[in-house]
Amino acid sequence: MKILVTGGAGFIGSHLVDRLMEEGYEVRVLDDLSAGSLENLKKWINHERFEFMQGDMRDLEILKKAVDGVDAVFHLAANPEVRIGSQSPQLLYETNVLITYNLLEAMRERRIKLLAFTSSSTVYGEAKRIPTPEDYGPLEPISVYGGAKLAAEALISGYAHTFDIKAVVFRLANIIGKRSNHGVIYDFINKLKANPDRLEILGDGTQRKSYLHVSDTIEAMLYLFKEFLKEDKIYDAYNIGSEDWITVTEIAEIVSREMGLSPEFYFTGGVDGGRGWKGDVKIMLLSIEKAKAKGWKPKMNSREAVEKTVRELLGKE
Ligand SMILES: O=c1ccn([C@@H]2O[C@H](COP(=O)(O)OP(=O)(O)O[C@H]3O[C@H](CO)[C@H](O)[C@H](O)[C@H]3O)[C@@H](O)[C@H]2O)c(=O)[nH]1
Repeated sequence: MKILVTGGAGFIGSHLVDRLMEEGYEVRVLDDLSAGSLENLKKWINHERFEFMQGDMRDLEILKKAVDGVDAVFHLAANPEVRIGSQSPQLLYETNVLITYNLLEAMRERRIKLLAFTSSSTVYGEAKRIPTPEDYGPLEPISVYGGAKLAAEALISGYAHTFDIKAVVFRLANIIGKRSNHGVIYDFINKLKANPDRLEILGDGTQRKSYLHVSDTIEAMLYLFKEFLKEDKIYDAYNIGSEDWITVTEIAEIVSREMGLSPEFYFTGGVDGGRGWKGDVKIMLLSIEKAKAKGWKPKMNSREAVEKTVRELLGKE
C-alpha cells in the first residue's frame, strides 16, 4: 500500500512516517517545511520506499501530483496554533480548511478512495459533558482553529458520502513528545532557559486538559485505521486521548523539577476567567470508550506523557 502523509515532516507526521516505513508501506510525504523539518525524516530520505515532495497545499496542482498513484492519504498538514486565531483567522482558514478542500478535490479527480484526518478536541468547544464522547453535540468551537477543524471534518464527511471516499477522523487531545516545536511544554522549557528564576504562566494555571504521548497517538491512529478498513462504514470519527488530565501549573512544576530549577511562578491572569488566550478551552477530557471498545488503550497517562516529553525535549531520552 502506498500512503501519502501530508505534513509528514512535522511533529506528529514524522512519527507516523517512522511507523509506516517500519511496517513496510510505501510512503510519500508532502510538506511545505513551514513548521516541519527534513531533519525529522533524515532516516528515510534515501530509502527506496520513501519519497519527499515539498509544496504548499494551497496550490491545488501540487495536490493533484501528490495524490497521484497513492492508495490512501493521512492528512496531518495543518497550522496547529489555537492562539493565533484572534490575530490571523485567514491563515487558520487557509491552512486547515482550504488545504483540506484542495486535498478532497485532488482525491476526487484522481479517484483516491481512502483518507484519515487528524482533527482536534477543540471541535467540542466548552463541552458540558466530560469526558466528551464523539456523539456529543451541538458542536460549538470557541476558537477559529476549532471552527476550522470542524469545517474540515464536515467537508470530509460530505465528500466521503458523495464521492465514496472512505474517511476516518481522529479528534486528538493535546499531543506531546519528541520533535514537538510548539505548545506549553516547549514554551516553558524555552522560557526557563531564558530566565531560570521566573516562569511566566499564561492564564491562571488551572487550565486542565488531557495530554497524550505521540507514541500512543501513532499506535491509536494506525490501529483504528486498520480496524476502520475492515468495516463497511464510509465515514467514522474517533477521539484519541488519555483518560486523565493535568493542570498547566502541574506541568510547570514538572518542567521546573526536570530542569533542576525552582523558579517563581508568575501568572498573567489571562483572559475570560483565566484562559491563556481568547479561545483557549479551560477543561478538556475526551471519552475514549469507542477506541477502547475496538481494542486500543493508551500506555501512558497525562503525567507520564508530560514527564517523558520534558526529558525528550531536554535531550535526556
Ligand atoms: O506559554 C504557555 C503556553 C501555554 N500555556 C497554557 O497551556 C495550555 C496548553 O496550551 P498548548 O499551546 O500546549 O495547547 P492547546 O491546548 O492550545 O492546543 C493543542 O491541543 C489541541 C487539542 O487539544 C490542538 O490539537 C492544538 O493544535 C494543540 O496545539 C493552555 O491552556 C495554555 O493557556 C501557558 O500557560 N503558557
